[in-house]
Amino acid sequence: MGFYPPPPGRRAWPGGESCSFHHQELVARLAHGALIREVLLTPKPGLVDRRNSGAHRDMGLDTFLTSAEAIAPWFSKFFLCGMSGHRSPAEHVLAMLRSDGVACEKAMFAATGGINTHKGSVFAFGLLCGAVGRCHGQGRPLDVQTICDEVAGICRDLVERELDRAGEATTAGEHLFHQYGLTGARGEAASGFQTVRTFSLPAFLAVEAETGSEQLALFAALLALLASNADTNLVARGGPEGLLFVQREASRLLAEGGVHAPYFMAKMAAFDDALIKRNLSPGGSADLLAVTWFLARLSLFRDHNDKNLPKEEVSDVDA
Ligand SMILES: CC(C)(COP(=O)(O)OP(=O)(O)OC[C@H]1O[C@@H](n2cnc3c(N)ncnc32)[C@H](O[C@H]2O[C@H](COP(=O)(O)OP(=O)(O)OP(=O)(O)O)[C@@H](O)[C@H]2O)[C@@H]1O)[C@@H](O)C(=O)NCCC(=O)NCCS
Ligand SMILES: Nc1ncnc2[nH]cnc12
Repeated sequence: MGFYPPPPGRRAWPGGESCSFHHQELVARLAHGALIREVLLTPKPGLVDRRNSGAHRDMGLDTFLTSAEAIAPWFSKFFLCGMSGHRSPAEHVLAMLRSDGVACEKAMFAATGGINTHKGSVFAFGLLCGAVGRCHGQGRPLDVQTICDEVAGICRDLVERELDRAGEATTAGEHLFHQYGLTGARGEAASGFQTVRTFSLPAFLAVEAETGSEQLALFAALLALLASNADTNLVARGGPEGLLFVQREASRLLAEGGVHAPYFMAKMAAFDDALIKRNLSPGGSADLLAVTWFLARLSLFRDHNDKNLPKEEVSDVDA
């Protein structure tokens, strides 16, 4: 499994020299590692990466790395919140997670000077880390199906309660639901990350098994998401036509062989240029790419049994 050295000028995760972790620390490392792998994957169409800032004028690679450091400490809080509430009914957990989530969003905005880098990721990983804590507290298996079903349980009726109601829309997601019926990050969570489980996770696992390359597996997952995810960011920026353009382009690349196509990286760079030209940024799919990697690596957490992890396994999780 591939891993990255800490980005230039940044130290590895604090405490990286020690190898024994409490469970909440390991979940936090997985979530942090997922955010770093997502932003470093390059080239990503319309998104911030090592090549450019995509269709963004207000944020770059450093903004995301700073943001990831600012929100990372909250991942273990989400885990502990889920674990402490493991006897409560699932539908009570979201309110408990949300108070940490709002504080985490504030930490993100404080670190980025008010720029929205990871709002969707805070929501997704707040739920995932909370669900892992809750299942761990209940002594249940920590596999993809169990964790995703738990997220769906925590978010039961979230769309009906928060989107499908009268009253003024205040956020992008709420506006887009009223206008187009898109359920965005809430709908994806309430489905138990169905788009990830149906499209990007199988693509990731198949390509990693085939090639042994985590990079190629991440590209395969990203393409699967761009072709299938109803990303509210794309609709907010370019209307339904914007979403359709991205889905068609990604489907065409997949039909040409996807990551195995000749000149694949050049085609992804051209895709990037095309989205920048149209001011399109699939931020929601970027979040789900990080979710895909996290779910694919859950076994790292499952296999953890409180004994010292060999150093190389730790650096696999750290980025
Ligand atoms: C439930 C919330 C997410 C409510 O937020 P909102 O009502 O805005 O919901 P959505 O619009 O549906 O989604 C918000 C973000 O989620 C990402 N997203 C979009 N579509 C999907 C999808 N289909 N599946 C999964 N995730 C999706 C996306 O986030 C990413 O993009 C943002 C960066 O892109 P950018 O274009 O720059 O966005 P803007 O800054 O808005 O545009 P510009 O101004 O630059 O033009 C970045 O957020 C990425 O993460 C959507 O933006 C949630 O916010 C909420 O309720 N929070 C409260 C606290 C909480 O609950 N915390 C978690 C505890 S469980
Ligand atoms: N790499 C990225 N670029 C733009 N928006 C994002 N949201 C999450 N990751 C992102």
